[in-house]
Amino acid sequence: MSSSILQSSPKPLFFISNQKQKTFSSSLHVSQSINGQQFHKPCFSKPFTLVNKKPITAITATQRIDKTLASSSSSAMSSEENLSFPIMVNGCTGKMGKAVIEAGVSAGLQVLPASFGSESKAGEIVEVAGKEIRIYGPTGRESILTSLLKENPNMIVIDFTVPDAVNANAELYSKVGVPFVMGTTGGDLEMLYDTMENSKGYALISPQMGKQVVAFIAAMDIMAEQFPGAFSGYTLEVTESHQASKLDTSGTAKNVIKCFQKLGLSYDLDQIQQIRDPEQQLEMVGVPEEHLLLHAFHVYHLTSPDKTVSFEFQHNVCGNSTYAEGTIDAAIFLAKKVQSQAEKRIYDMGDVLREGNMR
Ligand SMILES: NC(=O)C1=CN([C@@H]2O[C@H](COP(=O)(O)OP(=O)(O)OC[C@H]3O[C@@H](n4cnc5c(N)ncnc54)[C@H](OP(=O)(O)O)[C@@H]3O)[C@@H](O)[C@H]2O)C=CC1
Ligand SMILES: O=C(O)C1=N[C@H](C(=O)O)C[C@H](O)C1
Repeated sequence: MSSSILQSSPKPLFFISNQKQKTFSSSLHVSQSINGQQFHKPCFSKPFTLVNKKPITAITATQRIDKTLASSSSSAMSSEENLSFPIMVNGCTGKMGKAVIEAGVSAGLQVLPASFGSESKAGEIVEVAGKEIRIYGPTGRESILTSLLKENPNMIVIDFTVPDAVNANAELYSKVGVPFVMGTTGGDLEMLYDTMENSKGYALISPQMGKQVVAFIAAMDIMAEQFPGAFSGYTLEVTESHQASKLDTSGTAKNVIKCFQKLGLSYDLDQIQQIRDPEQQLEMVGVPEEHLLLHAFHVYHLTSPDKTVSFEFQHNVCGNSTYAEGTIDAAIFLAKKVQSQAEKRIYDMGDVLREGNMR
């Protein structure tokens, strides 16, 4: 891989920084120098803990549906609104599942005490953000979900599991008829969209929940629509660095590449350079040591045919709070769509941003 791509850091033409979280940086570079990137302070989240293993025999949950939920459709929510509905977070022992539960609790949402997880943890009860949650393995999920939905008709499922589970989970949610937010990447996307189109349910699917990154992708998409072919002949190099435990190639990078392809660049997804080795991440990418276990750095480098012009775009995220917050905004957005009986379809984070449904 070309180390220069990730180390290069020309003077940014613009720079966005999430000051509140201090975990996100994004920049657009046009043909300039090569030096330091923008990094921020660590922001570790607490680990989940296993508690006793006795099973929860009945899953009950009180529901609170604020009247504003039923009455509003697409308007932005004011901070005065007290919106609450139950969420089932699948993959709750994972990095994202845990962060989403913490963000959901902070937003006043009710977390249901059940979660789909791996076979190895089936039957265990874990504590996440002070909530005891029972893990259900791959068997018997349909009946669990059906009874949860019966007891919690306004529930929303949030899925941050594993690439292998994406299609089966989406099929199950569609079959049972529960609205869901799918943040898990990977799987067969064509099949996923077919499933949803046939089932005519409510879903929000996005490989990227960070609002500023979503806005960046949307801007790329607008550029591609307005100036198709503008970068014909240019070459593209894409490098993405994530924690070593990440199972798949960045779903976000794949989305951004679609925009570049519309702009005329020819690029196969298998050319994406994945960096999972912590030593390379430290030395070549410049990931801060404290974020080796949880980061997402992406660089897209474009060069003109005669090599006299180059562009570099990057979005670097440390930690995962920006995704967790975006996910809760997505769940609130979807809950409002359901309550207002809006069109049943697959929404995405662009819809959330466009409607201003963010806290
Ligand atoms: N859309 C976005 O903005 C983002 C998307 N992601 C995506 O979310 C997904 C999860 O990421 P992350 O939390 O970092 O990953 P983790 O590996 O930390 O968590 C995965 C979770 O899925 C569980 N799991 C394993 N097998 C199954 C199964 N068969 N069914 C249901 N659950 C299962 C794991 O349980 P166990 O611990 O027992 O193995 C664990 O709880 C990835 O696809 C990642 O790319 C991540 C960040 C942002
Ligand atoms: O697994 C992760 O961590 C991330 N996954 C998403 C992706 O694959 O695009 C989003 C972000 O890169 C973090």
